[in-house]
This record gives sequence, structure tokens and C-alpha cells, in this order.
Amino acid sequence: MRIKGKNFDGEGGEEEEQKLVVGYALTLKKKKSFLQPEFERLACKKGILFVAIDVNLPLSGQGPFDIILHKLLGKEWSDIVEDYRQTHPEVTVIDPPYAIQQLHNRQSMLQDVVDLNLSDFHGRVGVPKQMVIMKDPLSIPDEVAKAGLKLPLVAKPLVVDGSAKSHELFLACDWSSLSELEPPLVLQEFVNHDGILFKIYIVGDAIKVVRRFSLANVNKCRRAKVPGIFPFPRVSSAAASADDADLDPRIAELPPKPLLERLSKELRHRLARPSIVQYRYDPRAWDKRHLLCD
Ligand SMILES: Nc1ncnc2c1ncn2[C@@H]1O[C@H](COP(=O)(O)OP(=O)(O)OP(=O)(O)O)[C@@H](O)[C@H]1O
Ligand SMILES: O=P(O)(O)O[C@H]1[C@H](O)[C@@H](O)[C@H](OP(=O)(O)O)[C@@H](OP(=O)(O)O)[C@H]1O
Repeated sequence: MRIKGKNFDGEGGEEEEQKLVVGYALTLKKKKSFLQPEFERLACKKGILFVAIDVNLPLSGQGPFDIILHKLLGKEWSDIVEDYRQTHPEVTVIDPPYAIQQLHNRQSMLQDVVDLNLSDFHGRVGVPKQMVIMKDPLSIPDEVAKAGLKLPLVAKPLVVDGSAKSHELFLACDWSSLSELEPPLVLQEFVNHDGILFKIYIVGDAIKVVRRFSLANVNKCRRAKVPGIFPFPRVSSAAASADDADLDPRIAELPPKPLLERLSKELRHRLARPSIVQYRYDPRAWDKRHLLCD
């Protein structure tokens, strides 16, 4: 399923050029950030051609594709991709819907990290103490007190779907303001991290770590003084790169390689599990009871 064209070798002869065809279905935002002209040109030089999928036409009638790359919202699109995947086993679908379902919910996405048990392996990997609030904002202060979570809290929408809304994060600093939050959400204890965090990108065996500026530490004194709910949109986005910043080496030191390798291996292994047991997923809540085997 490759497009064949003519290419000229150094000695004036013709050789057959094969292109790997990637059909893509992306939001305009994602197309703008990811499919930049320079990237497309580089891909083309390497024999990779990106072709836009027309979401208003049947997917099966388009192509042929070698690879499908997609990130669109909604169940309707997921169903289309899943059907296509099953009827076109020869096409590689990146991020098949069943495999990324777990990542569409901020509680379920961390479950495998909780289970990792990397609390003492060349460093520590853990999940902040957290709870889920499904509805009734008025009950939040009581629920938080019952769960024993300490202020300040980071409030994150439960559902993660790439929409602007799902990226909205808030810092909640006092008990009474907690009722202003909008469920469904995850409330996490704020973890001081010296204003720097590491983002880890993993593709196959390749691991890339970048350093980003983040929220400053919250000390006891500031906790007491600032009541309210504070939005902090995209605080550690690519624009907040700290890779070239002159930082205290104790803060800037990258996570140790053995830890990253183990983390990458474990997560790949665990996140690949749904391909064996496909499940229907209830986005309103997540725990083992909500894995309903088809
Ligand atoms: N528990 C926490 N304690 C302190 N800071 C936090 C906490 N959770 C998140 N943050 C801050 O909020 C930022 C975004 O958090 P998170 O990664 O959970 O959201 P996201 O929408 O998935 O982010 P991204 O868009 O970068 O993928 C982090 O980069 C960090 O600066
Ligand atoms: O640039 P980095 O630091 O890698 O952060 C990414 C986020 O982690 C992704 O979640 C964003 O994609 P979505 O907005 O589709 O979730 C993604 O959005 P983008 O592809 O539109 O830039 C980025 O914000």
C-alpha cells in the first residue's frame, strides 16, 4: 500500500521510490502545532507522505494508507477508527481507541502508575494523594476533609480529551472556595517541586526528557494568606522550556536513566494490556468494577 513514483539516482538512472502514506485526522489546533511545513518536508525527504483524511467521507473509501494518525474528539470518531482497524488489519493505527481509553480519564490514567511500585528505584515515582468528585460542589469541603487531603489542592477536570476545557487547571487554597469548583474533577494535593518539572516523551526505545518551568513551591505562610480558586492554564507548556536555563544543578538534574528505562518499559507493558481484554469504559468513574469485558 505504498505510492510508487520515479526517483533519479546519482548516476542518472531511475529507481522506484516508495512512500509510506500516513492518513491523518487532527483538529486544526493539532495540525497547526504538529504538522508544520518544515516537518512535512523532512518527512517527505524520508519517504513519508501525510495525507488528510476527510472526516465527512467514509474512511474505507479513502487511502490507501499505511498508517492512520488521529486525534479527534468524540465516540463517533472512535467507533469509525475502531471499525476501520478491524476491517483493515494491514494498516497500523497509532493510538487505537481501545488502547487510549484509559488515558481519557485523569483517575484511570494514573492507576498503572500507582501499581508500578517504583517507590525506591534510582529515585521515586508516585502519584499525589488524590480523590475524585463526581457531582455536588457543595459537598467538596466535607469530602476532602473526610479523605484527609491537605490544602492547597490542584483541581483538574476528570475527563481528558484534548479540549481547552480539559486542560483547565485550578489551585484551590482554602476550604470555602472548594465549593466553587466544577465537578467532575480530580483533586490532588499540591506537591512542591521547586518550580521545575520534567516531561518524558517515549517512542519505542527512545526516551527524551525535557525540563519545564512550573509552579513555585507553596509554603505554609502563603497557604494561609491566599484564599480563592486560581486558574493556571498550560503552566508547563513548550513555551516554558527550562532546558537552557541556568538552574541550580540540584533542581535541574534529570531523572536517572535506569529509572526512566524501567518506567518506560513498565508503562508500555501495562498500557498494552487492553489489547488482550477489550473493555467498555464508563468515563464517569473508574475502578476495577468499571472494566466491563465485551
Ligand atoms: N499535584 C500537583 N502539584 C503541583 N503542581 C501540579 C500538580 N499537578 C499538576 N501540576 C502542575 O500543573 C501542570 C499541568 O498538570 P497536568 O500534567 O496534570 O495537566 P495536563 O493538562 O495533563 O498537562 P499537559 O497539557 O502538559 O499534558 C504541571 O505541569 C504542573 O506544573
Ligand atoms: O507541548 P507539550 O509540552 O508536549 O504538551 C502537549 C500536551 O501534553 C498535550 O496534551 C497537548 O495535546 P492535546 O491538547 O491534544 O491534549 C499538546 O497540544 P498541541 O499538540 O496542540 O501542542 C501539547 O500541549
